[in-house]
Amino acid sequence: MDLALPKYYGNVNRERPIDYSTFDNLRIPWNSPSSYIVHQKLGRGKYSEVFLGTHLPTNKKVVIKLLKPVKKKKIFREVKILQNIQSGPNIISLLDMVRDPVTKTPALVFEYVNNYDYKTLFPTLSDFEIRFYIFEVLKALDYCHSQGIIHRDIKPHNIMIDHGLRKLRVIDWGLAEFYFPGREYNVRVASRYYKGPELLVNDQHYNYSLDIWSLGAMLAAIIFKKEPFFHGDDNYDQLVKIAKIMGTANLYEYLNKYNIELDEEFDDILTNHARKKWSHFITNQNRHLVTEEVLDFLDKCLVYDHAKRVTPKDAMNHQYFRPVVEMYKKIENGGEYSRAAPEYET
Ligand SMILES: Brc1nc2nc[nH]c2c(Br)c1Br
Repeated sequence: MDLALPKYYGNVNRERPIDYSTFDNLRIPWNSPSSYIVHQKLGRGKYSEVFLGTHLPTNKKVVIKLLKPVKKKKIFREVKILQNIQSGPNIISLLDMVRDPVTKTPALVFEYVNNYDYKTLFPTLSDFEIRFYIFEVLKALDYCHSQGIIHRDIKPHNIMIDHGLRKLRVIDWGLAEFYFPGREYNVRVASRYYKGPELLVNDQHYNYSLDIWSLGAMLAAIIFKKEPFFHGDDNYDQLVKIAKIMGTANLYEYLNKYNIELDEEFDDILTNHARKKWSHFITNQNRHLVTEEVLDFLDKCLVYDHAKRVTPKDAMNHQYFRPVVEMYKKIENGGEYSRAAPEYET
């Protein structure tokens, strides 16, 4: 039983009134969908279909997420969590909740983001732009964790980026959950390539740090131009692919620390591997993105033992993000017109 509390925010949900984290009898004032028209489909997931829409009274573009028939509890959880974190940085805005009077199909209406597909955008990003966008995701993660919530599905598809506006939003809080110390969580969350080792070895005592593994897996794919970075064929092979890169020594150290027994399915496929050096993945196409700082940061995210991973709050103070922090300081002091010390006539 993993009794260690996460470094930050372990008790936020217990320090709040119980209704902050309860949602089973949430009363949702469903509005009529009549003020929206639906245009083309933007995406489809296991639990929803997403369309571009127009809010007629304002003629503004919106995104309409039609929820596939799932347990009401899951819809209530997503809505409750979205409502709890609405004021946070880079959190997608929930504008409305509508339900078709005939089909009773519920839909969530979100702010529109002119998203640049990551498969095309990411390979074009400069070193600074990658640091900038990862920093923006860290802001959203530190915020949701500070509100007692784990996202549990961090991956490129859930990071909307309007590159023209340098605007980033974390979307799809449908798998997000409230964190309570000692609680056992479902390991069937996140998307395969971004699943933390804790999910793959069935360690149900995980916490906020799951999101940092997923972010690390995403960052490794971006800087090494290898998408996905850990490319498993199934949930067992996913751990094998991680072990082939991270080595097996630290995996067994993690398993022993928490007394986790591997599923017998691993007996024949999980053989011993030495940890690969990051230099193994450097090519002429990605060399300019692979700096000592990013490798040091990756080493702090991609740790088998979730208790040892860097937190989003501490990550934002990492050397790798120094240029981003400096940029924000310049903007705070009035941007390029910053009032530097007045040049006295010499
Ligand atoms: Br929410 C949301 N979900 C989406 N799925 C595909 N594109 C999407 C956009 Br843009 C937003 Br905003």
